[in-house]
Amino acid sequence: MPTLILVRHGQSEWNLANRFTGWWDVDVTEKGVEEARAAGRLLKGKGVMPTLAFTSVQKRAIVTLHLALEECERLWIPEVKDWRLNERHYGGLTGLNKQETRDKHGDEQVHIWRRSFDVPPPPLEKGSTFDLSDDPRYAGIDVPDTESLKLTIERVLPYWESTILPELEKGETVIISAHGNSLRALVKHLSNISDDEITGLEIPTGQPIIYQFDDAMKPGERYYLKDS
Ligand SMILES: O=C(O)[C@@H](CO)OP(=O)(O)O
Repeated sequence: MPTLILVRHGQSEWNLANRFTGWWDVDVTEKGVEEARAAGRLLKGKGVMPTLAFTSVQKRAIVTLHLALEECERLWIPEVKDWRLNERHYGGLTGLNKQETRDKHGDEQVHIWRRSFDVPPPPLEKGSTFDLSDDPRYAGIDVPDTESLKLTIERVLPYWESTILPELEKGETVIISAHGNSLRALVKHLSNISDDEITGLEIPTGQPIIYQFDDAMKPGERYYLKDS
């Protein structure tokens, strides 16, 4: 049965510092390293062994993938990195402290920026500290200046359909190491969650989520591997 493993990166430096992160490339913390390793040990313990990996071009997801694969002795499997699996772009909020932003703009506004379905945060100014348009990993890509969850879905889903789903169909056990919002995009699609409800779904760091697909490639109920 084709199996999909989704894992959100382990705790990042800016998760810990409570800063809006988005496309900014922060590393995982010591706790994040341990979460990633624990995810790999769980995969091994449950006998869910990935044969193909996908991740973003952001180091917190890449490092998490590698640590998990190391623990389940699967560092050797093929891996594909693609910007379409990146975290949603946090626009002009990138780098700001979440609590200070609440103090300045109010809880409600910050909640809208963080969790509304289709309201993007204010755009990032061109040439500002967190502008990544000249980063070599994005050469030839029109780097967004902000993204809502809706806009994130619009780049994650075509990639899922064109590149990841066909590999599952071939029978691969696919692991995707990605981010809170790129994974929300996938879970929304796979579990058929409404625009309103998806914004309430929080995906914990380093906790493998499993979908098993039937012969018609219909995903079953999602579950946390730790609960199986
Ligand atoms: O800062 C971010 O990029 C994300 C994920 O950590 O935060 P939020 O919980 O607001 O989606």
